[in-house]
Amino acid sequence: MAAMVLDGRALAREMRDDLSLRVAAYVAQHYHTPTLGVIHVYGDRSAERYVRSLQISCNRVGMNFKYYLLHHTATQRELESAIYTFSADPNVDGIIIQMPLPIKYDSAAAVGQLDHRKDIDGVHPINVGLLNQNKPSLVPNTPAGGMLILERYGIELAGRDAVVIGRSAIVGGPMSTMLLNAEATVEICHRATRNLADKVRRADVVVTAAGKIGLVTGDMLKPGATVIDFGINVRPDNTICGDVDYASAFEVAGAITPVPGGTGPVTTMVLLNNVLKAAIATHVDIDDDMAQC
Ligand SMILES: Nc1nc(=O)c2c([nH]1)NC[C@@H]1CN(c3ccc(C(=O)N[C@@H](CCC(=O)O)C(=O)O)cc3)C=[N+]21
Repeated sequence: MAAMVLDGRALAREMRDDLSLRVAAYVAQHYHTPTLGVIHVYGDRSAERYVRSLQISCNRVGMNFKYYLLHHTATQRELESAIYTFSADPNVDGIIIQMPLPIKYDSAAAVGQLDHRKDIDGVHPINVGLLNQNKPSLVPNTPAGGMLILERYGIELAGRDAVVIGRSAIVGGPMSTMLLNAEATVEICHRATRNLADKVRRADVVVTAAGKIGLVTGDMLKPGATVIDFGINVRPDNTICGDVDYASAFEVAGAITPVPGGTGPVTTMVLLNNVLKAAIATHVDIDDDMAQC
């Protein structure tokens, strides 16, 4: 039996058309163009590729893009000063710090310097806390995109057993919280987990966010399981693949996100939607009708 393909590209396209209209309406009303600020410590190949695609996506929906590139020799202080610059800039509405930061940086300290109203990655302690209280404000875009895909395809979560592999601050951690908020029973696996295959085999919903090619194979899945693959791995030949061995998983799963064309494109649209949301929150009265978005 073949799985249903959870088409992220189609969902992202709809989101982009809708967002473009709302951005145009916002610009016409406020004479300000919603602007994304990206802070990037040079080093990671996949992040570099992502920054380029973000710039293109911003322009397509009518937003501005500002880029702060730091050399890998930059100090923590220099990184935090870049974060401060964007936080204090009234023209920048939403900020992301490209993750993962090289290990020499204290990323929690860096994230703490963000203006939480511009924290469109939902990583500032205030936004993490609100999500944990099931009062989400700005939410991490990658897991929020995964949840939108699940919703769009009508996949039930309440009472289901979910396994999340990975516990990063921008993907695995918040995805576990969102699944829990949706009343799934959540098991979080990570690099110290033993018998991963046994845990995956029991799950109705399997989420991978580990950045490891071939981490989950079809024989590890419960037949009919839903698979959400957040892995975006760049192979040596520059092609992209997820954490899940798609060919074997496709034969066993009930539904699966492909890579590319699954969670990635939706991630970008949630991110840009968060930029508009942040722009509205800072430039518009709360009772304005655009605050609905
Ligand atoms: N603070 C922070 N927030 C992030 O959200 C973040 C980050 N740091 N660091 C880097 C990763 C990477 N990431 C991707 C999102 C979408 C695609 C995407 O749309 N990929 C296309 C393929 C694009 C291609 O072929 O190059 C797809 O999956 O179909 C890729 C990569 C977000 N990241």
